[in-house]
Amino acid sequence: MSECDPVPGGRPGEVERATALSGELAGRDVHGVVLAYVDTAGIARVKTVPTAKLAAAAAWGVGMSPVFDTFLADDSIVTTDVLGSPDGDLRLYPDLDRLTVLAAQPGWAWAPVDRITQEGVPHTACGRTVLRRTVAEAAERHGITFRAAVEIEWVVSRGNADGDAFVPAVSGPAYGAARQIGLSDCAADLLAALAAQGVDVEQLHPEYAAGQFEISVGALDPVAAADRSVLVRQTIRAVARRHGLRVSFAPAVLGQGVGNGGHLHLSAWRDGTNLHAGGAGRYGMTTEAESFVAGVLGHLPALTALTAPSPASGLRLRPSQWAGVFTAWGRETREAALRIVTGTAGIHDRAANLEVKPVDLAANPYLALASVIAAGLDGLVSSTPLPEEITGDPARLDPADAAARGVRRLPVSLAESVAAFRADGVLRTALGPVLADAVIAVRLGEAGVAEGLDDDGVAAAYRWKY
Ligand SMILES: NC(=O)CC[C@H](N)C(=O)O
Repeated sequence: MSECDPVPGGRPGEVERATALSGELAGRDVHGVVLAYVDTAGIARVKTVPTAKLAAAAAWGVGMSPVFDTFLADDSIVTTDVLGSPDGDLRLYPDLDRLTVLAAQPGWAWAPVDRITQEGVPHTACGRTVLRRTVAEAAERHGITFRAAVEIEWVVSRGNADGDAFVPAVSGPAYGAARQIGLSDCAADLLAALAAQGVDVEQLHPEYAAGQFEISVGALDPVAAADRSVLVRQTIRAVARRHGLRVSFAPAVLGQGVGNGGHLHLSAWRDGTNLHAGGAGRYGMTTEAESFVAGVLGHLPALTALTAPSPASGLRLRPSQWAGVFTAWGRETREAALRIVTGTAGIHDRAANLEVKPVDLAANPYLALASVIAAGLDGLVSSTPLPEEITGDPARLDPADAAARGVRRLPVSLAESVAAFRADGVLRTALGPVLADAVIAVRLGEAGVAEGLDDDGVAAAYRWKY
């Protein structure tokens, strides 16, 4: 075999394509390619190769230890029966369809990777593979496809702040013009960089908390949406750095106050038709969409093990902060965990979707989307009935009324979300036993790291990890 014949982990034709692409990249003064994936703790980890080695990476992959599957956010390591050992190696295979020249990192391109064993078999704990499999099974077994988007919230801190302090880079009221003006140049550079990278931005605005901003982007198929959320965060961080600013996507950077969410938007489609619009159910949902929403609702406590996975997630998941901490749904209700978005009259058929709010950016976006889809499909195939909607803030419901309606507070600790996840066969099956065990070990590991810390201590411990 020549050096560039593909091994089983590669895709046919990829080597020739990578060779052509590396020539193009070199012509654009791109010297290196960032190969990125997200670990169980939600940290984006990377390797890089010189542009000239892209074809070799497409043929053979690039080595990386599987031990990162059980890394914690502070880089300490926990173990499961299968994972956490210093032995073994995996190969990172770049997805050339997603190769992107990084506008805010001159000289660099970026690609998400699939993790494959040296024998050419998908790695059991590869989150991107799990999401791709979940989506493929939904199409094959149920004829359902999805469109998804991940909202991104972050705070901008002065880069020269003392030590690890968070010092908001801009001040002024929530959603205020003063904040937009304060970040004007950086935000304009961000929009330019994302446009150059082919990311269609819907909105960028100053959010509620000090120094906080939010960006929303167009919907894509779920794997592409998860890739995009990783790319957008890489870009936000790189643009901010060029302006001498520091950013954090951590669920909470302070012990008190509104946190950073990573809400998921998801719609299920059949034969090119959005199941969330034009149906006979509530707000135009079809019966299938109602059951899909009911499925997500029923699995929410266990889902938080995937969607709100950090001790810092608990600082964000508090009532009356728009984080959606009650098992309830409502139309455009910002305090319910599930918000039915219908879109403006005239575009219901395209815009209607389900927003899942108890999700933050410590979540691995591949695992969060895979598990939410698995939960929704469970509802859909079981024709689970969707209960009554709520209006207003569920925190204000009389406790007996809340209990009668099945409105419960989501887990307030990782121990509780892990207990719910352990008991949830649907989610554990979607992830597979090896990855499910890694999730449990990593969550309990993080809980151990945070043990004994007060809220400010937890916020400080995770402030600059995400
Ligand atoms: N605009 C919003 O919905 C705010 C969301 C909120 N910051 C959260 O943590 O989820």
